[in-house]
Amino acid sequence: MMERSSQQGGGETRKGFPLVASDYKLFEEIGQGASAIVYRGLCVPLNEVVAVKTLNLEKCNSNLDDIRREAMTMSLISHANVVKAHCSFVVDQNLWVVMPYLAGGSCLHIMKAAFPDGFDEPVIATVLKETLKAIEYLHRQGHIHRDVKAGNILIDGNGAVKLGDFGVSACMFDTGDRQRSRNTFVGTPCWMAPEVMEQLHGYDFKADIWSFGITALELAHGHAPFSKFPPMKVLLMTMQNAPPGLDYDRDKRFSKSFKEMIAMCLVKDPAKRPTAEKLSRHSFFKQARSADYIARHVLEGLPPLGERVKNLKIKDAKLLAQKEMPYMEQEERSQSEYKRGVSSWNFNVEDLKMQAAMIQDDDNSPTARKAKEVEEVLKQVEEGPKSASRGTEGSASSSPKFLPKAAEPSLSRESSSERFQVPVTIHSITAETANDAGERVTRIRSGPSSNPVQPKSGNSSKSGTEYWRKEPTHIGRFDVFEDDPGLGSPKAHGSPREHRKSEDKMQPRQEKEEGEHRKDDERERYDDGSRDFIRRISSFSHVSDRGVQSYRGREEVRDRDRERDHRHSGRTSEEYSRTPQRERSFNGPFASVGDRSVMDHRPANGHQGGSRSTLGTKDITEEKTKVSSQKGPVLHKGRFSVTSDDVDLKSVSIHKSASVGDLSSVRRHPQAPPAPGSLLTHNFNLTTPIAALVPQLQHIYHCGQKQQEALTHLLNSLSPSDTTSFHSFHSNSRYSRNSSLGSSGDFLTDVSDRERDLLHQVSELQARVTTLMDELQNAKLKSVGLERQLNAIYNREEEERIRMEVVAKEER
Ligand SMILES: Nc1ncnc2c1ncn2[C@@H]1O[C@H](COP(=O)(O)OP(=O)(O)OP(=O)(O)O)[C@@H](O)[C@H]1O
Repeated sequence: MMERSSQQGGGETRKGFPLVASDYKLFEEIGQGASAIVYRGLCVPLNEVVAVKTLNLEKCNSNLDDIRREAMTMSLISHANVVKAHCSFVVDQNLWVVMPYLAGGSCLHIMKAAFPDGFDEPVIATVLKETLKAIEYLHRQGHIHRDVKAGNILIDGNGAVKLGDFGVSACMFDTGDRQRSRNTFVGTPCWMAPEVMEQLHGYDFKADIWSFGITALELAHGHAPFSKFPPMKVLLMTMQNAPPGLDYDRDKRFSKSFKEMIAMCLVKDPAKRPTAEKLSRHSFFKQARSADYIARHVLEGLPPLGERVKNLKIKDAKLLAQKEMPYMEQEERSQSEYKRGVSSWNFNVEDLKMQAAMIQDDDNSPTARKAKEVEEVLKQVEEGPKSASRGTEGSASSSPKFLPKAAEPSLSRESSSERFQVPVTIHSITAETANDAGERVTRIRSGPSSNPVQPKSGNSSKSGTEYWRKEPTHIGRFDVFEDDPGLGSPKAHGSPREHRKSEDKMQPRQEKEEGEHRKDDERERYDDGSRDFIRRISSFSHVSDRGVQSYRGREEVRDRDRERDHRHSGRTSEEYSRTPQRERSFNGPFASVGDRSVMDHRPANGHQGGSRSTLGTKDITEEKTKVSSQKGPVLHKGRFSVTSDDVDLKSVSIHKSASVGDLSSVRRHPQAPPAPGSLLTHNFNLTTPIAALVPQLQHIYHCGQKQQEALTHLLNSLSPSDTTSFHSFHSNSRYSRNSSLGSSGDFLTDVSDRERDLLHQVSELQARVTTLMDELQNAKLKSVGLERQLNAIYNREEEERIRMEVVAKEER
C-alpha cells in the first residue's frame, strides 16, 4: 500500500498520530458524504478511538497540492467548537483524515434516530450557540465554512458541540480562491445562500449566516426547508421564493426570539445579515445550556452511532427500492443523501440553470393543475358577458355581429394558451445582481422576454426585495405597475393568507410549511371567494406588453417578502394595512370585466405613468360583486374609462355629443341617440399582446350586441319626431357612413355593412388560406416527384457501379 503523508500541525500532532494506514484499524461506518466515508477506527499505537474519513481523490476536483494547502490551513485552526483533524495522509487514491471520534455523531443522525420532528428550543439554543462560536472563530480567521448544517454539527460523548467538516470538504471540491466568484458552488443546496447560488459576485462569510439560519430551521423541524427536492429545484426555490422561516402559528412551541433570530439570518441580501459576532448577542442564545444538558437530554438512551447509521442506511435503501418513477427516484436520492449527511454537492450553476429552464411541469403537477384551474376561472370571467347575452337569444344579437364566428374561438384559444402556457414553462432563468445602491439583489427572470425590468428611479435606497417589488408586473390580462410600497399591503394584493391558500395548491407541502408566515386576524376580511379567485389569477399569470411572461408565485413571493420586511421593521400588520395605498393599475382591456360597466373609448395611453389604468383586482371583484350598488363618476382606465353606474342597457342611451372617440359621457339619458359603430372602429394598439386583445374583442362584441339590442329597443319606441332628430344627429356624425338615414333600419344597415365588410375580409382570408394550402400540396407533390427521380438516379448509379465491379472482376 503506497502511503504519502500530509501531517497536520496543532496540538494533537504532538501526540504523534502515525501516518501509515497499517497503524489504524477501521471498524464500522459512522457516516457517509459525497465522496467520503467515515469509519470508527482505532489508532493502534496510541490505543485511541478515532474517526477516519476516507476521501476518494478521484472523485474530487482538486489536485493534491490544493489538498495539501488546505491541510496546512487546517493546521492553524484550533478551537473547542471546531473538529480538528489529528492528521491526514494519502492511501492509494484515498485521503485519510484522522479525527477525534465524536460518539454522539451528527445532529442530523441524532434527529433521524430519535428526534424526527426536531429538538426542543433549549437544545437548539445550546447547539446553535456552540456552533456560532465555531463560525465566529472561523470568520475571524478569514475562513468561510460554506457547509454549515446539522449533518456537520457533531456531538461528542459528553455533549460538547463541534462544527465538523471544515476545510476538508471545502478544499476537496474547490479549486479556487474562497473569496472569489466561482462557476461552481460548494455546499448543500438546501443550506446554500442565494448569493452562493447566483455565482455572479461571489460571496463572503455571510453565506455561513444564511446556512446557520437554515440549520436552525432544520434543528427545529427535523429537516431543512426544501430538503425533499432535487438540487435544481432547491436552487430555484431558494432564489425565487421568499426566505423560509418559522411560522408564527404552526411553530407555536418556539419563542418569538427564536423566530426573530432565524429571520435575521435568512435575509436574501447578505449585507443585511448580521455577523456571527453580532448574532451571538441575540437574546435567543440566553437560553443555551451546558454540554451536560445535551448529554442528558439528547444522547441518553441513543443506540451506538454505528448502529444508528446502519439502521438509517437500511431505511434509505428500502425507500429507494419503493420508488420507481425517475423523478421520485431523483427526489428520494436527494433526500436520502441528505439524510446520510451528504453535503458536498458540486455542480455547475449554468448546468443547473439549463436544467431548470427545461423543467416543464407535467399535466398532473400541481402547477399545471393550477394553470388549468385558473384557466377555468378565467373562462368563467370571460364567458360572463356571453352568458348574459344568452338571455337575448333570438334577438338581432343572437349571432355574433361584430366578430366573425370563425374568428372568435381561435382568438380565445390563442389567448388562453398564451396566458397559461407560460406559467407552467420556465423558458429561461437568469439570476441578476444589481441595484442602484450597489446592494446585492437576487432576481430571477423567467419567460421569453430578455429585457430585465429596470428598477424605477428613486429606489436606490431600497433593498433587493423592495427592488423586486418595484418592477412593473403584468398580471393576468392587466399591466400592473407597482409604484407605491402600499401596493404590497394585504389590501392591494390580497391577504397573504389567501395567497398562501393558492400557494398551498401550487407548492408542495414542505415549501408551504416553511414559507408560511404568521396570520393576522385583520386578514380575515379579505376572505371573499370572488377576490380569492381573482387573486389566484393574479398570483399565477403575468402578461407583459411584449407578450406573455410569467413565473409562478411571483406575487406571493412579493407578499411574503413584504410581510417579512415589515416584520423586521417592527411594524404590525395593522400598521401595515393602514399604509396609504394606491390602487393597482390595470390597462384597458380588463376594464371590460364588469358586465355592467360601459366602455369609454379613449386614445391609447395605457402605459404612460400616472395615466395607467387604475382598476385593481380588488376593484374588479368588487365591480363584480357590488357593482349594482355603486354610483360614481366615470373612471378613466387607460384606453377606456369605466363608470361604476349600474348601466341598464335597455334604458341607457348615449348622449348626442358622444362620439366614437369619446364616450366618456355615457349616462342615463333616455332620449339620446347612440354612437353607431363606435365600438367597431376601435384602433387596436399594434403593440398590444394578443392575450390582451381577446378580452377587448370579446367585450366589443358583447357591447355591440347589447348596444344593438338597446338601439332596436329605442328605435322601436321612438315617435316620428324623435326619429327625425335621431336622423339629423346621425347624419351629422362624422362617423356616419350613411348620410341619408331614413329609418331605424338604415342605421342597422350601416352596422350590417360593417359586418358584411368583415365577413368579406374573412372569406378573402379563407380563400387565401385555401390557395396557400393548394400551393403547399403542389409543392409536396413536386418534392415527392423529385425524390422519386433522385432515387431512380441513385439506383441507376448503384446498378452501374455493381455492373462495373462485376466486369472488373471478370477481367481480372
Ligand atoms: N469525527 C467524527 N465523529 C463521528 N462522526 C463523524 C465524524 N466526522 C464525520 N462524522 C459523520 O460522518 C458524516 C459525514 O462526514 P463529513 O460530513 O465529514 O463527510 P463529507 O463527505 O464531508 O460529507 P459532507 O460534505 O456531506 O459533510 C457526518 O455527517 C457525521 O455523521
